[in-house]
Amino acid sequence: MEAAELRVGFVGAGRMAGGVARGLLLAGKVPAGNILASAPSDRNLGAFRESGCRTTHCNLEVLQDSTLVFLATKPHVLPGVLQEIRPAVCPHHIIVSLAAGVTLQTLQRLLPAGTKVLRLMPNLPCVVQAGAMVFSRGDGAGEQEAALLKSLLSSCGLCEEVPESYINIHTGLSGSGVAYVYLFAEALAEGAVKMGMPGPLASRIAAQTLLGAAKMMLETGEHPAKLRGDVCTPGGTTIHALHQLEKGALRATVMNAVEAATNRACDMGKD
Ligand SMILES: NC(=O)C1=CN([C@@H]2O[C@H](COP(=O)(O)OP(=O)(O)OC[C@H]3O[C@@H](n4cnc5c(N)ncnc54)[C@H](O)[C@@H]3O)[C@@H](O)[C@H]2O)C=CC1
Ligand SMILES: O=C(O)[C@@H]1CCC=N1
Repeated sequence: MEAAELRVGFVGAGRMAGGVARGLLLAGKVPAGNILASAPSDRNLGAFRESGCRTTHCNLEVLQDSTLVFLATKPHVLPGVLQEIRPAVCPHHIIVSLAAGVTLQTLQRLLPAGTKVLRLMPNLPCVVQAGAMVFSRGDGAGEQEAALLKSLLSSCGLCEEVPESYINIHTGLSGSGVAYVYLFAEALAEGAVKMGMPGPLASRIAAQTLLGAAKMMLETGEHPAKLRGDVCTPGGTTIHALHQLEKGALRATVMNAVEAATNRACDMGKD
């Protein structure tokens, strides 16, 4: 099916649904008129309407209108939503869950047998088409559905198909990882404020520093330890700062954070 003919639905219209929809629209992958989003209240629907998308308070209407349906509610709400939409799910639907922790086994158990279902873990920078996403297919979804999802979501950033066992790890690394990076950015900027730089300038420079460092890592393909070494002049400023970070156990703390978020995603998936 041509993406331009595809009708795309969102059940749940919050930050992540908005991010994915924005990526699709910016890339011209799906016309705004082909997108329908549902939520119980108007709180989040305004942003969809402003982009030219259609909105409703009725989840079943999304199923009736769309072929590709993103389930973008919070994980604890999802079982109730699946129970509600189940009677309207047909063989032509492609159902994509964004919910952290919710396994393909649970999705398949709560949907009609044979449903084409995929489990996606995105991250918030989809909003600016710089997301990092991984997905896995359920038993009813084939190469065609995987290719369609990958092609559509490539407009939102990096998108890879992975074994399902990687999805909770990706949640700890990247889905949640965005928040760790913001914490680091905030700390960088506050350090500069402490030393006398105005806050707004320090924030802009912190963000550009993260962007530049990430771009070099992606474009050179070098290990971050090599790139870090390139910044260190013997006896210079950087090695004095890195010594402080090592004393604060930055690396172990970040590894613990990834582990904690991954374990939490696993716990959230237990029925
Ligand atoms: N925010 C993030 O950075 C990421 C979120 N996710 C996942 O995306 C999903 C959505 O998260 P957010 O967008 O952050 O949440 P959000 O709270 O911004 O959006 C949730 C949306 O679901 C709607 N909703 C609530 N009950 C509903 C119901 N019964 N039927 C239909 N819609 C209903 C809300 O009105 C809201 O529009 C979650 O499952 C989360 O695990 C995944 C990766 C990153
Ligand atoms: O905090 C959460 O549970 C969600 C999943 C990844 C990012 N936000």
